[in-house]
Amino acid sequence: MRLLVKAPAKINLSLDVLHKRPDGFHEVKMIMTTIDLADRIELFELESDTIKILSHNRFVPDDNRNLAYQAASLLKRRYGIKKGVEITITKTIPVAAGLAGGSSDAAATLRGLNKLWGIGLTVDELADIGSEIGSDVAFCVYGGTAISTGRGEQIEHISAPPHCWVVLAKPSIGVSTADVYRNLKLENITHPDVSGMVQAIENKDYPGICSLVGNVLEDVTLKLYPEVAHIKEQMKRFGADAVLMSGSGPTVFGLVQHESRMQRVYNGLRGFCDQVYAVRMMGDRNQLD
Ligand SMILES: C[C@](O)(CO)[C@H](O)COP(=O)(O)OP(=O)(O)OC[C@H]1O[C@@H](n2ccc(N)nc2=O)[C@H](O)[C@@H]1O
Ligand SMILES: Nc1ncnc2c1ncn2[C@@H]1O[C@H](COP(=O)(O)OP(=O)(O)OP(=O)(O)O)[C@@H](O)[C@H]1O
Repeated sequence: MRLLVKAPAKINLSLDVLHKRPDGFHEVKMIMTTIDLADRIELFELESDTIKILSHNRFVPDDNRNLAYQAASLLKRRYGIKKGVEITITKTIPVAAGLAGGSSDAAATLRGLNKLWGIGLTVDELADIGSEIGSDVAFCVYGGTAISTGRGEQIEHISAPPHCWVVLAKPSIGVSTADVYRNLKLENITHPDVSGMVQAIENKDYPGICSLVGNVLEDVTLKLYPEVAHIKEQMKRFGADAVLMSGSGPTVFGLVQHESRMQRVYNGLRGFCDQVYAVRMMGDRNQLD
C-alpha cells in the first residue's frame, strides 16, 4: 500500500524564552502557525523489516539522522511493528531554515504510518510521541495555530489568524538551532507581548498582529549572520506590513495583506535572494491532509 502525506512548514509569529531549564532546554512561550509551503511524504509499505529513506536533496540525511526515519523507528519499536516502510521525501521547505521542515516530515510520517500500519493512535498520542523526536514535532502533528510552551511541545490551540500573504526569504546559509539557543543572553532580551498577540489573532486584528510580531532569537541570529538583517531591511523597504525572522532563522518572513503589494515584495526580494516564496497562512487545523 502507498500513502501520500503533506508536511507543511510553520512560522513563529511570536517567540519568547522565559528561562533555561535544568535539562539544558529553554522554557519557551511562542505562537506558531502553519503556512502553505509543504514537503511531500510518500509512504510505501515494505514486507521486509526495514526503513528506507529516499530524498533527492543533498542536505537531507538518508539514514537514522533523518527525523522521518526516527518517527518510523519509534513507532516500530513502541508498537512491535514487524513491517517496513520506504519513505520518499520531496523537499520544498528549505532545510535548516527555521521553518520546522524536518519536524514536519517526522509529524507527517507519524500521521501516515498510523494509518498505513493500522496502529489506531489518537492525534494527541501521536503528538506525545512526536515530542520525543523534537520540540517542534508535536505542533506539526496538529498543524493550525497554537500557543506552545514547555520546550515547545505543550500545545494550546487557538483560532486561525486572518488571511494574508506570507513572503519568505531564506539567505543561503543554514542555521543550527542549538547554536542560536546557546548564544542567547537571557539577561538582555526584550520580551514580546505573546498574550497581546493571542488577543490580536482571536480578534482577527491584522494591524494588531503586525504591530506585535516579535522573536527573542532574532537578535542572536542577526549578530551571527548580518545578511539576515539586510534581508529584513529590504523586506521592509519593499513594503511588507510586518517583518520577522522565523524560529532560529535564517528565514525572514513578511506579512502582506494585498496581492499587488505581495508581488512587489516578492519580486524585490528575488533580485538578491535565491530562495523566495509567496504563500498563504494555513492556520486552521482542519486544512491538514
Ligand atoms: C526555534 C524553534 O524552531 C521555534 O519553533 C524551536 O524552539 C526549536 O525546535 P526544534 O528544532 O524541534 O528543536 P530540538 O530539535 O528539540 O532541539 C535542538 C536544540 O535546540 C535547543 N533547544 C531547543 C528547544 C528549546 N525549547 N530549547 C533549546 O535549548 C537545544 O540545544 C536542542 O538540543
Ligand atoms: N526530513 C528532514 N528534512 C530536512 N532536514 C532534516 C530532516 N531530517 C533531519 N534533518 C536534519 O535536520 C537539520 C535541520 O533541518 P530542518 O529543516 O528541520 O531545520 P529547521 O527548519 O531550522 O527546524 P526548526 O525550525 O524546527 O528548528 C538539517 O540540517 C538536517 O541535517
